[in-house]
Amino acid sequence: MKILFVTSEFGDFAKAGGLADVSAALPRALKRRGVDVRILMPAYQNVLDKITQLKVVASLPGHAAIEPCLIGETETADGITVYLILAPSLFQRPGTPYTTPEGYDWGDNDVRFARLGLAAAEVGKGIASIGWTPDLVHCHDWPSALAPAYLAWSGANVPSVFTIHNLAHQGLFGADRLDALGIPHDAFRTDGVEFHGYISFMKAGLVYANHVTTVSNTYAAEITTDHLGSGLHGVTRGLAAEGRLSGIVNGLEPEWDPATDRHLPRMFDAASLEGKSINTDFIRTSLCLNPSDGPLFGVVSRLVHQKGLDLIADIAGNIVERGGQIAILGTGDPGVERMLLDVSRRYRGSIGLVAGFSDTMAHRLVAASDFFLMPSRFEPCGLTQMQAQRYGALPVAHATGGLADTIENDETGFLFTDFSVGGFLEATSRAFDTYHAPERLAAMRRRAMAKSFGWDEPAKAYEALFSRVAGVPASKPPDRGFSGVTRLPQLISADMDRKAAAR
Ligand SMILES: Nc1ncnc2c1ncn2[C@@H]1O[C@H](COP(=O)(O)OP(=O)(O)O[C@H]2O[C@H](CO)[C@@H](O)[C@H](O)[C@H]2O)[C@@H](O)[C@H]1O
Repeated sequence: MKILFVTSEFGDFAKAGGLADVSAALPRALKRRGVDVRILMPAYQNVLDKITQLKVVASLPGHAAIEPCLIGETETADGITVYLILAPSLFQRPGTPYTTPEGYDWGDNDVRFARLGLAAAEVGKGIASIGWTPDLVHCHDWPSALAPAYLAWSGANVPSVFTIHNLAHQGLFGADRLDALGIPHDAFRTDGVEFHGYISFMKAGLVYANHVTTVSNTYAAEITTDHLGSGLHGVTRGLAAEGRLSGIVNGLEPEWDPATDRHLPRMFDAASLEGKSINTDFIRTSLCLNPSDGPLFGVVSRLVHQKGLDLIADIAGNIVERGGQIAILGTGDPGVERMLLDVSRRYRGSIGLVAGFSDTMAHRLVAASDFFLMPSRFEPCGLTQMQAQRYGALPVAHATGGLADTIENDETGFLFTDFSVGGFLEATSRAFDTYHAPERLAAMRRRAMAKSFGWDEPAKAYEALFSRVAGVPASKPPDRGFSGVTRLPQLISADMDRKAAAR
């Protein structure tokens, strides 16, 4: 089976958040199963800085205001083929994939990511000079969401799957951009790309892909509700009713193993937890925290509203009063960063903030933590709570999305259902009680650290889905049909499968 994996982030080359981790791990897990997965992404300046060889394999024409581009081919050290969209005026810039170095969205993000979607559609249909035609195009989040739409508008019958990593970011642009993006005017309607008078890239992915997945079972259900549907709940409900929406929980990369983690001052495993406390001491010293016998609560997060970090600021005083400390690593919204900086100044010696992000520091902080705070307002899947459990840092988390699906309450972490200061305090209180009951703490840690969280099961579920949507046999027949894929109450009927595959 041949899959074109279309993404705006790929961990090896360009990372802004969790999408980059998934884009690095899932294609590799699929490749291990014998799937020929190739990645398509923009050639940002920092991608070109990282690669050593590049062969130009195709030249694509422009369309409307979307300029022509070249397609370059490179390969990662472990043999993953990556097609890069070479459009210097769109992508060779400083900053993140989406923003200027100062954190403002690029003003031409519509054309930049329309270029990604259009290139995906063209490579998806097959380009003679590339000599490879995928069976299915797999797109991720709004930046690649126009690909299924451009495929449909060109009349091509190439199957596609669209994966939502975060429905809250939708890629909304003014209706006056229709012509510039080459969107047919008759597609600007409520059952097309129109969203309250705007063009919605996200909606294009939902409407035109054959099947839509998201990254946990609970989030797949939550996005059909008024509360978490981000205004698109009508569309997601329709998808669910047609059996075209399902959840596949993300996995965790094998590098997240405390027994072999070279980032750590001291490696450890469930049988030798003394090593963990050396990591705790190391982080206390690095963040200028006072020596303490109390629990260390860790936070590794993009500092954005979604993550509910305001609840951490609200209960910080209580944690400190009870003898706890908090170590925070993250960067993002300047307002959230200032709020946490203020808290760390108020409780100097007990709360430490590293404003920034590095992989090494992330591994060290997770390894150091006794507990891990994740009061996310919503969380499509979340990766850090899986990392935390693997490292014996028990998550204290809001029971939403993937957090509800990957943490067992009072077994491998502490969940709270009521998103409020009271709810969060009650769960942290259970964490404190457990900290003071060493046998119970050790048992919970052992259970958390024994969880597998690998990518094999999710990859198997994606492969089974691709196989069904594209009508191509899986490289190995799946053992148990759709293992790992939750079907929403409206079960996918064979008839609907055929209709979806024919779209
Ligand atoms: N400031 C920062 N800068 C760069 N990297 C940082 C960072 N802070 C944390 N990270 C790293 O990025 C990853 C974060 O992944 P998450 O899944 O928690 O969140 P994110 O919201 O980005 O992703 C979205 O997509 C993923 C993948 O599907 C879903 O799990 C998640 O719920 C959804 O919100 C971790 O590997 C973490 O170490």
